[in-house]
Amino acid sequence: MKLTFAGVSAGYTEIPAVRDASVTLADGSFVALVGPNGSGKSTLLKTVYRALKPSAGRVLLGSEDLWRLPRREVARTVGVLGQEAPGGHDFTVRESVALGRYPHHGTFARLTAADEEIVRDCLDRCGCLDLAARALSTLSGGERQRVLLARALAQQPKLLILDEPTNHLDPEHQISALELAASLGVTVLAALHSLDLAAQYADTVLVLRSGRIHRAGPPREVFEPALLREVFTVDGSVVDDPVTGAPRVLLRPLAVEGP
Ligand SMILES: Nc1ncnc2c1ncn2[C@@H]1O[C@H](COP(=O)(O)OP(=O)(O)OP(=O)(O)O)[C@@H](O)[C@H]1O
Repeated sequence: MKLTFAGVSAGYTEIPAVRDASVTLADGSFVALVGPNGSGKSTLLKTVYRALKPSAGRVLLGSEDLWRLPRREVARTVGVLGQEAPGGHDFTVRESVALGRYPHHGTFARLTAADEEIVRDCLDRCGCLDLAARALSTLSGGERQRVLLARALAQQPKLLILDEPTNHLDPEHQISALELAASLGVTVLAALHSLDLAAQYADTVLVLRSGRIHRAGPPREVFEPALLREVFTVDGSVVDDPVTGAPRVLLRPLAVEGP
């Protein structure tokens, strides 16, 4: 599913946290949204999963204005791993993941055997099968994050929005979560703090700075030393992974310029 931001501004006060964002994400692309703390990543994502209405501009799902589409149609199309827990903390893991099926049926419909199989498969792919009967409130941060991903996958979305999908995960699960997202073949928009993971998995990187899209392009081009210094206040460079050939980002403390 193609996603377009057309002059989008959004925020919480009269001063927008995101200003005049315009970019198109091609169908099937994996786009990493990066930027310093407070640069507007979560705010931009919220305009896609309808948690925050743009104060100006439009968000287009394909060619349709996402904010004019029926809520259920958006829920069927857009899968979200946000910062909030799905359902309540009283839900079991299986019930939380099953919530991902309801946009396809309605909240009060019984899940079919096919739905139950999709839920089981998503639990399995996210390494959550052995957690299925546990209450969500009893999980560790990383376990909970894997359940959130399983629920987003259970929606079988055409567009997957991931807000910091790896921040609680151990190295194995950071890699498996992003491998899984990349393998779906759907459009992925993921806010990531790790520039290294962004470089490895994204075909396009969007750099947000002070609420504006500062740069967009392939990781090798975007993560040049000058940008790393200017936007992230670190020294760094892109190298080729000797095993996979993927771009990797090495970061170092900013060297202090001599007098
Ligand atoms: N609910 C809110 N009410 C008021 N201001 C908010 C709210 N949420 C975020 N902001 C402000 O909006 C700006 C952008 O925040 P946002 O959460 O989009 O940044 P971010 O790039 O996702 O940051 P981080 O990397 O720290 O998660 C920040 O200045 C933040 O303080």
